[in-house]
Amino acid sequence: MTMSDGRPVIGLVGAGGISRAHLPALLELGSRVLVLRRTGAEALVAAHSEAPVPLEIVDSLAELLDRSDVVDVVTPTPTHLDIVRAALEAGCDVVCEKPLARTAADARELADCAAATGRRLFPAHVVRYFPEYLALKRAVDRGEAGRLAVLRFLRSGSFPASGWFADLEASGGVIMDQMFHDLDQARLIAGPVRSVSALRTRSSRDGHRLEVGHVILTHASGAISQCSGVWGPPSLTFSTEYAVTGDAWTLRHSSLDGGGGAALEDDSSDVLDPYGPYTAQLREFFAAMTGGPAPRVSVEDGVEAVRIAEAALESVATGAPVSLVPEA
Ligand SMILES: NC(=O)C1=CN([C@@H]2O[C@H](COP(=O)(O)OP(=O)(O)OC[C@H]3O[C@@H](n4cnc5c(N)ncnc54)[C@H](OP(=O)(O)O)[C@@H]3O)[C@@H](O)[C@H]2O)C=CC1
Ligand SMILES: O=C1CO[C@H](CO)[C@@H](O)[C@@H]1O
Repeated sequence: MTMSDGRPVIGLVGAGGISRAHLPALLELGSRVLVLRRTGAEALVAAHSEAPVPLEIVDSLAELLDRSDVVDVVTPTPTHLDIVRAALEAGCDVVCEKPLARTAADARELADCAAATGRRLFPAHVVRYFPEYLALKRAVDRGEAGRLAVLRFLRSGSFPASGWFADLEASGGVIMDQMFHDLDQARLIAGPVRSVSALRTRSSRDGHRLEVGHVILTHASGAISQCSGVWGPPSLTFSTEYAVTGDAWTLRHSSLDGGGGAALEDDSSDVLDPYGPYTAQLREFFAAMTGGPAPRVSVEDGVEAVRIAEAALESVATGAPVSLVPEA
């Protein structure tokens, strides 16, 4: 990185929904933030008129890549491949929203491109920074559940408004987009996945679409994970739940219980990060770029999570379980 004042110039590509969660941290971590001119860019910049560092809209991706040390890619999933590859080849380190790419082959290509260019690539798996999920990992690692047997995850919310999410080819639907977080959690908690079976239904009522996914993972350890996801009407409140059962105990959490939950008894300060999960993940990535410890999400985690989600989509299409060759 060629940095002024010890802090990088950051390029933000994408100015839609999730850019709003990234920008506060970028303004804290960068010496200047460049936003590519796209839908939402003017409003995003206007909302931060008191920014502590210069915040500027630029007209072309080429200019943004030329002037940035680090690029944060928060664009629709099928665009990640071309934008991330261009940023790496331009010599930038890159943060990329989940999923790293729409297909496992594309995710692999990006990991290989990062290695070939010698640049860092950080997949933003923000759920790993949410306190209830971090506390679950800690509790499992301490052995509180015992030997893991069944892991259940549920995630529900309204159908995302931005049009590309409804296009199954573009987003991969609820499984690749929303359930991705829990597929990643299941692998993080219970280890490598050996086979994937999945169902998906799509319907509509009163003009509102409903998309439902259910994925069963068998882990190399013998544990089984069930992940369920719902995209429903605008009135469906976002909620998450898990229940992780081992031969000693069940660790549970439901966002509908108003926080807390069995695993959240861990209140160590890095579990309850005061900056919130989006800022916590970006701080961790930026610290790693300047010689700090490796972040908790590796590029291989990014590739593997896409591989599992893609296997689930294949299982939906064929109606049969899909075996995964062991992770490298
Ligand atoms: N971790 C999390 O909690 C979340 C993660 N996500 C992930 O973040 C990504 C973005 O989602 P979201 O913000 O909701 O999407 P939106 O549709 O809200 O915003 C997309 C933005 O990207 C721009 N864009 C689209 N195509 C390109 C392109 N080829 N080059 C440059 N800019 C482009 C759009 O502008 P224009 O309209 O002009 O094309 C728009 O500004 C997805 O991968 C999604 O899965 C999303 C929500 C939450
Ligand atoms: O966590 C999230 C909230 O929902 C969005 C729409 O499904 C996802 O893209 C995102 O990853």
